[in-house]
Amino acid sequence: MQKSVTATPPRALRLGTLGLRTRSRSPSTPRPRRYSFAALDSFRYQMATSKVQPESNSKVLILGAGNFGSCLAEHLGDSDHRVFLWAREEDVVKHFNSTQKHSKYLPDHTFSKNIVAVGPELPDGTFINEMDVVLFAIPTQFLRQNLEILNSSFDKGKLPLLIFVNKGIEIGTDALTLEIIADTCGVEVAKAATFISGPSFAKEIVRRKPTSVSVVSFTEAEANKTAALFHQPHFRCYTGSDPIGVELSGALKNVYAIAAGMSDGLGYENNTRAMIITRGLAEMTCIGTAYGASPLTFLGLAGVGDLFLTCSSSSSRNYTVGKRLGQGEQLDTIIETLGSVAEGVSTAKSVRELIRKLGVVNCPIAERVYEVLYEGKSTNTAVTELMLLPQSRELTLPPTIGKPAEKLLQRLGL
Ligand SMILES: NC(=O)C1=CN([C@@H]2O[C@H](COP(=O)(O)OP(=O)(O)OC[C@H]3O[C@@H](n4cnc5c(N)ncnc54)[C@H](O)[C@@H]3O)[C@@H](O)[C@H]2O)C=CC1
Ligand SMILES: O=C(CO)COP(=O)(O)O
Repeated sequence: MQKSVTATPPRALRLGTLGLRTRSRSPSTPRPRRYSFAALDSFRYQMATSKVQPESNSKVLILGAGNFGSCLAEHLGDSDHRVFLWAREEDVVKHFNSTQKHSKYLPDHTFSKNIVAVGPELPDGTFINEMDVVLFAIPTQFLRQNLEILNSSFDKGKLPLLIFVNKGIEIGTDALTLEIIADTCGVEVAKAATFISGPSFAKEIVRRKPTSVSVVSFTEAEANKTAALFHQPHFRCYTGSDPIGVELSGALKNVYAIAAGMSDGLGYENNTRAMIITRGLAEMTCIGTAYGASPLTFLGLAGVGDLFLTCSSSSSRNYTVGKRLGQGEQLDTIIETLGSVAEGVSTAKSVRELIRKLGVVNCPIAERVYEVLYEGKSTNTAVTELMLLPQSRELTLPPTIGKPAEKLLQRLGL
């Protein structure tokens, strides 16, 4: 017989080993700082700021009608929310509203009748203020320009639930999405923002294949609302409080997916791919730790979960870019014909900068991916160089912990 799962866990477990705050703690009691990674401390959680609890029949605006935006529109439309899917292409809007089909993504799929396409102009303030939820499914490199326009449309005292699903780091600034939001819309909006990340190919969600994701925010109530909005028997949401670690995980795994694809494209087999995944995870954790994220976050769905998924499937655009490079195609041709964004290509540039700024020395895979993408190094040479590296310890976390995260948290007043 199975044991009951309703028994109260020991106090230490209920509080968590990570310094979680209890509601009963008096303000004079010292905070239980058992864990030093800046971005993880849950006492930084903020009060809820968005206007409603979006349980059912919420009005949801999805910005970006690509693979993932369309898929999430379908997921929410399917759960009886009223979804407005913004596309910047007029023909996509017209085709969708006359056929309930998307002309570019999943063209054979009939989408939920609860979805209406809007665009090509960005919705105005009046429209946005009627929304309970605004979800951004816009590639990272284009997010800033859209937020700059949308900022004036947000009523800061009555924000909709704001959700971001992009997985990348901005070129030129090395900014995470949190910083892009803070720069364009202010720190209060950044603190309220929620991030969804994890192993979740769009087309599999539409086919209702069991899927799990991380849902994180500095504002606990906003993460809970987002999880409640998305949670379904085929779609599990696990909440958390390390948006910096989750963002880094989602962005970095794309770079290692390119490396895994290169290896497969060159004809290497399972051992090599497993090596890249595992050493990739070690590199991701080093970069994340140096940044100030919790190393534990990299062991979660957004970290190893998504790394494993994208490094081992040709459904991944990033893996596909790597594989085609390994087979000898040119990057320009691959990007022109891919038909969809591969965030790892731009993120590889930002990661290179970040590695330098953080002084992280042991990221040879990320360095080789950059050199193949941007310096004309052949994939064969990259692999040979990796195999000829001197022997080293398997795991060494960097000694300097947390500067960029501390700076960001200070800026957010957390
Ligand atoms: N496809 C997937 O399975 C998943 C994707 N993601 C992430 O979601 C984000 C979006 O990915 P996809 O929808 O798959 O990409 P996609 O390439 O299929 O679609 C991108 C969308 O962005 C729009 N867009 C392009 N330039 C724009 C601009 N300047 N301003 C506004 N919109 C613009 C395009 O019109 C298109 O609708 C990426 O960061 C990706 O890493 C996350 C999880 C899963
Ligand atoms: O992030 C993804 C699934 O979790 C999608 O990966 P690609 O962008 O490589 O297709």
